[in-house]
Amino acid sequence: MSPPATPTDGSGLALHHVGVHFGGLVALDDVSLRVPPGRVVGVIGPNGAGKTTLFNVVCGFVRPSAGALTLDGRPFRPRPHRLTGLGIARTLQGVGLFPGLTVLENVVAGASHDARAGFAAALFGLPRSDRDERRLRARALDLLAELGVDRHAGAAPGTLPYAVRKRVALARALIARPRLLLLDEPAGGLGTDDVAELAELVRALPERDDGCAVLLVEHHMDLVMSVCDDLVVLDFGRVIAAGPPERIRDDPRVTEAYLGADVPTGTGGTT
Ligand SMILES: Nc1ncnc2c1ncn2[C@@H]1O[C@H](COP(=O)(O)OP(=O)(O)OP(=O)(O)O)[C@@H](O)[C@H]1O
Repeated sequence: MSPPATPTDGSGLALHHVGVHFGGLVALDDVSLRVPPGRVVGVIGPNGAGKTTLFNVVCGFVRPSAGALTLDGRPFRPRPHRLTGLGIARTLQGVGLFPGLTVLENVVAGASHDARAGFAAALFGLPRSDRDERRLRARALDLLAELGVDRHAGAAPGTLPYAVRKRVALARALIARPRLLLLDEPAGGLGTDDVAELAELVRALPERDDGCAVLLVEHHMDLVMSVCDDLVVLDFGRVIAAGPPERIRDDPRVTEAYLGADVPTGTGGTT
């Protein structure tokens, strides 16, 4: 299925002329980009280009010193603890699972905002809370199965290989049925085969029943080139190129920014 054409109605997430200063250091300068519904948008750039800062702006960890964000055309001031309620989920570098919970419990925990039972119902153990719990556990198991790791549902995360834990973290993000998924270096620490499988999973995200858009901040060129509909290239905090991967691949400004690193055709390496 081909991706939908980029809408022009302001839907999805947009950054408008965003700037971030850390004291005298300009980490982001006049950065604008859009993540329309159903698209996978990648942000790449050499070390120190501003990728993590951009991710942190969208998550609400860093407040921009200039510019604005919008969600479906409306002003959007991200706060980390309110993202899920707005239909935005994220995975962070590493995995960040709760070590004291099983895999299944970790995934259920990702849906905390979604339980229909109110606080009082949960507190007093009313039946509706049980129904919610069963519903969430069933959905968590479905997601683990979809990601090929359901046999680990009862395991403690610390006993599992890193690639499996990454999938569990992805399931935990997806259980809230986000319309936008933020992925921070999902390929970090994975081997070549795991990255290829991850690429298939990411590529399929917009096409699922609960399909979501994806903003992907990533070093791994093979992954971004194979999964993204659009790329935004940062260098010294500025957007130096933006467009579909095939255009970015041939853009001399991008090659120059990477100082001759094997950017476009790397065979599984990272920058
Ligand atoms: N909290 C901070 N305080 C001061 N400077 C910061 C802070 N966070 C980032 N920076 C600086 O902002 C610039 C952009 O950093 P950022 O981590 O966003 O880049 P990056 O593209 O993610 O780099 P990498 O690929 O190495 O992770 C760098 O010069 C960095 O040193």
